[in-house]
Amino acid sequence: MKKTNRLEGTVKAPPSKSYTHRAVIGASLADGESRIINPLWGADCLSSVHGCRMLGAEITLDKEKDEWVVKGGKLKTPDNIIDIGNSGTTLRILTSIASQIPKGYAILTGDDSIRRRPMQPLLDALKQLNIEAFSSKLDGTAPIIVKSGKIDGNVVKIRGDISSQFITSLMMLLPFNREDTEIILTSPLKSKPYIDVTLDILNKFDIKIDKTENGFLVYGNQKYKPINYIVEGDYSSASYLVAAGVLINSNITIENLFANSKQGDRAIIDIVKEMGADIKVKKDKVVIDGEYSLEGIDVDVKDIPDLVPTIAVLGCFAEGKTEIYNGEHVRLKECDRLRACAVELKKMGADIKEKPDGLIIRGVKKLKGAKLNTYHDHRLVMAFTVAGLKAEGETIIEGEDAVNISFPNFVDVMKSIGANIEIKR
Ligand SMILES: O=C(O)C1=C[C@@H](OP(=O)(O)O)[C@@H](O)[C@H](O)C1
Ligand SMILES: C=C(OP(=O)(O)O)C(=O)O
Repeated sequence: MKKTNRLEGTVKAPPSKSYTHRAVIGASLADGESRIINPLWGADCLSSVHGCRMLGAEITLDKEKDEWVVKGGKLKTPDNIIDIGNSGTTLRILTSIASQIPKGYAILTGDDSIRRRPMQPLLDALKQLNIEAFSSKLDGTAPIIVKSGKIDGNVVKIRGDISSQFITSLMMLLPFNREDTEIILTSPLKSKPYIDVTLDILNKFDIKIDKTENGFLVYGNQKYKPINYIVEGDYSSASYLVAAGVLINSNITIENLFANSKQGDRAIIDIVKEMGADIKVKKDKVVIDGEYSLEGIDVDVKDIPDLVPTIAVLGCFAEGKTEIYNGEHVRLKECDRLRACAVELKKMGADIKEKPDGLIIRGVKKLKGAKLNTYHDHRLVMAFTVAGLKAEGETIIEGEDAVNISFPNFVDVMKSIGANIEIKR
């Protein structure tokens, strides 16, 4: 890609990855037919479709109507291992759900990255509920073997600081317990807005969960009710459009972004505003019109880990210091994203230092084109693309196809507003 001086046009934010996962998995647990409208056709969500099918759901994908029809409620023992590719959300949620198959075992595994992601806190939690689930390598990572079993117990303790997906996973399992179950968090919760997203959609499935002083109370003996559900736009994906819009002279409208969304990554709007970009937020869209000069800020990323690469790129072009903190869990994603941002953006001339929990970036305003490694990580491809469009000269992003994970038409969308990107095969 090459430096781009102007972006113009109207685009639609892709559907939410987090909501699509939860909608298809919840629908697979509901006895009857559900429709998921405007789902994310990204590889991660298709991993959830695959996993749910292997566990017994009948799912029809209708490209023309842009909807998925799910007939759920009857779990079966998978007749093969379940390969969930690159999707942490799928692995974490389905590990718990797989315990409800009628007999035998389910084996969940995925790509090189997924087989390094932490699972032990979830496996330990399931053990407290008398569910047997273990790492085949006995090192707390996938492949994970889950034995069919009845949930037994009414308290489960789990740490909240490694991944909120463990808690989402328990929340989706525990309605099947005969008794009410209390989830007690033994360390402060990180990525909390993802739990709010879980509670929001579980409420649509008629699943009742209360907040307690130390965690949550999941009522027992509940049934998932089928739903017709329209998936809203994704703020994490939109963050690349927002960042490009505020860094480059633009007049762009990003549709399908709802101001009242529960997604934590809606924070991208407040972040760019605090940096000095006076963008306009409407009920269901965001308008970026003009050219802004940005100032560095401090950002607590405890609840917004997926925005880190975007914020790192914004910081490179801002005046003064941008400090990202409270992001230890950002190292546990598709790759160590703190290290990757520091190593790769330095190749473009960025002044960026890695700390145990974040990054310190001193704005240099000008970056130079470079060849960047993206470690098969979709968020790095998209954030580095934004950096490349603002940098002098040519930037080469390796492994561009990783965008299929969460934003399959990213390159086309960027090109449609004027981004100077060429795919070389
Ligand atoms: O539940 C979810 O949909 C997600 C939770 C977050 O992970 P952690 O809870 O592991 O931080 C986030 O990084 C991921 O992209 C999606
Ligand atoms: C970390 C991510 O997703 P997951 O945990 O589902 O792999 C992500 O999309 O940035």
